[in-house]
Amino acid sequence: MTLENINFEGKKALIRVDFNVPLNEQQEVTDITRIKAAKDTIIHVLEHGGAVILMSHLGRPENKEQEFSLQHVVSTASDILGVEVKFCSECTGEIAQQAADNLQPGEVLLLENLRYHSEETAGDHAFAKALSQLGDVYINDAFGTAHRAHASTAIIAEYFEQKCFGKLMEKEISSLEKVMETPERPLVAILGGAKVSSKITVIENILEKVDDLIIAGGMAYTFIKALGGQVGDSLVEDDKQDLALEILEKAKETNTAIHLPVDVVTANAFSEQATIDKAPINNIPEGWMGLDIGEKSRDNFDRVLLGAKTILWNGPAGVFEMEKFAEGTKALGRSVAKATENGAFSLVGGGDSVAAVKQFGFDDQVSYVSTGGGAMLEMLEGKTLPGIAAIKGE
Ligand SMILES: Nc1ncnc2c1ncn2[C@@H]1O[C@H](COP(=O)(O)OP(=O)(O)O)[C@@H](O)[C@H]1O
Ligand SMILES: O=C(OP(=O)(O)O)[C@H](O)COP(=O)(O)O
Repeated sequence: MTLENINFEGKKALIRVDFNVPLNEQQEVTDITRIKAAKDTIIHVLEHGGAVILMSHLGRPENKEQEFSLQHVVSTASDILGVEVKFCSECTGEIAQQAADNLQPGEVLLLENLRYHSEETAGDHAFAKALSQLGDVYINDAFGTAHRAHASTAIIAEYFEQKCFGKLMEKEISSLEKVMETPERPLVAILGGAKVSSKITVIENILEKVDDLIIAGGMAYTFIKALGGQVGDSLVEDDKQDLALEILEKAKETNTAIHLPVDVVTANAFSEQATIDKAPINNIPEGWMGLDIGEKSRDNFDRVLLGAKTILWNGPAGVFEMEKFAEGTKALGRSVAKATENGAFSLVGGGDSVAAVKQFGFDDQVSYVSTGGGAMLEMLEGKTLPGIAAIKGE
């Protein structure tokens, strides 16, 4: 199931990568980690006489919005790979087939965002089959998306005799499996960010595995509102409030300490130009939203982290992309770095989390940086990820 066992001479390798990278308002790539991480696999195929067809998603488009076009990563990918990356405006159909057919050994083609087609996330078999017709060999190197049972990450493997993991997948799986099996305790997980509905369900399952859980970023407000707090216009998933309460109850049974922020930096708009203020997290006025954790919360989390022996961090503590709301994430980074210096093993994962630790210079002060956030958390649950199971034929 490794690249070494496949002869790529004259073959077209269809590689699922995770090029879901952060972009700024000008649609420029602001963190290249995930593209660099895919380089070894791509170069391996090219150096062994093959051609490469890359497929990925970018963001969560609903209606083929141009801001989610993979065209935006073409020039960055070309620079990183040192090879011109050709772009195809479709990922299936005649145009894509023709582009794939014309590809010569040593060439790289990137297909348009797979999620422009709802069949991708639906795990549609016909769509997976259509994708499979573009290449001779299937490689899954998209660790960041390995927890999704989508057409290009899982279903597609059925249509290939020759399939394997890429080098990034191999590295991530072996590094994370080692830590997840017998983590030194206390094990502290930090969960922040904005993907509330998809990650809140993970919390329920990791409670048995972790000793402390810090809930920060946009993830906290659903819990605070469920507890009766006033969160103003902060990010909340109303239909997840019951689940939030169930999680808090279950945490008592599993003896997991849940740490929520107590204070926040508030803003009157989701904007760098917003007026900012401070508030207790359960008393945010209407028209205001919490966009970062406050100083007391930073101190509380610091104390928890300094007692940890293993730390798993996914999701920033605030909207770190805007300077006004970056201090909480910086403080968390400082605490994790300090704990690591004191002997804890620390893992940071997720597209935006990695961008944050790199931006603030903590990436070489943590033990391991993973390209996957949700994927890393689901490995902690003890699950076999669909993207991994598909290659193994499980
Ligand atoms: N309080 C908040 N309100 C809204 N968005 C937030 C808040 N805190 C953090 N975020 C946003 O969460 C995003 C990252 O979330 P997520 O995708 O879950 O993380 P990762 O990519 O590391 O897995 C960032 O773009 C950040 O701006
Ligand atoms: O960025 C990703 O996950 P992450 O935010 O958990 O790191 C992956 O590209 C998966 O994206 P998705 O959560 O929209 O399926």
